[in-house]
Amino acid sequence: MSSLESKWEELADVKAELAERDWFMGTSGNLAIKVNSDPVQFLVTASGKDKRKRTDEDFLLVDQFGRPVDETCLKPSAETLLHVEVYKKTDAGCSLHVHTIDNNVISEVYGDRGEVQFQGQELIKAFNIWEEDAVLKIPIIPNYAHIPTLAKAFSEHVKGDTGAVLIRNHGITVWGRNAFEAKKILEATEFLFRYQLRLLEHKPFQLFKVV
Ligand SMILES: CSC[C@@H](O)[C@@H](O)C(=O)COP(=O)(O)O
Ligand SMILES: [Zn+2]
Repeated sequence: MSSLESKWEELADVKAELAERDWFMGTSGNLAIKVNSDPVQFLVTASGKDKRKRTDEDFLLVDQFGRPVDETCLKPSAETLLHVEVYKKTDAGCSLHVHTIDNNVISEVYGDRGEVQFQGQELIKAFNIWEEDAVLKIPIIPNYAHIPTLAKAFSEHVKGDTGAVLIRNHGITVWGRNAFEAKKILEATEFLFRYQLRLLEHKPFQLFKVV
């Protein structure tokens, strides 16, 4: 199996797992996996597809600018430029974007602060943060309709090989050194968001707690 084929299968498996969680409502979401580093080439989901289906036209190979490498009638994801920023600025191998109710509500509740913080939660360790009092900060950026503007705002928070950025009332984009790590971070953030929303039902004053 070529490297391209094995990366295709890896991304298709991640897509199937996220689909099982129902994280691709209304054709939302896009996924990418790096195939080559120099020059950067990555597989990205084709735009507008039902990402719950597994087909031969789910992904296409794009270059470091997000342009299709081969002639194709498929269109790269509308949000390909965000994935471009990840591979341009880091050594990440996989980036994932999903819209969920929980990540949208969290992004709205904490949007004016520009970030949501978590402390004292075991799952922070998914981000490789091991100190007991450490604070995990997830930035929240405005949902600019102009994708290059959105990508620029996103890029300001792309600083390491793993990370997560919320887009207000839109969704989350995460990345990791490989597909396993990106998925781990995505699952951990969704856990933290759901936990926080549940906590606010019982302890509404937690919203105003400054970590
Ligand atoms: C159909 S609403 C979602 C889109 O606007 C977009 O945010 C999204 O996540 C999927 O776009 P796509 O171009 O299929 O990658
Ligand atoms: Zn989206």
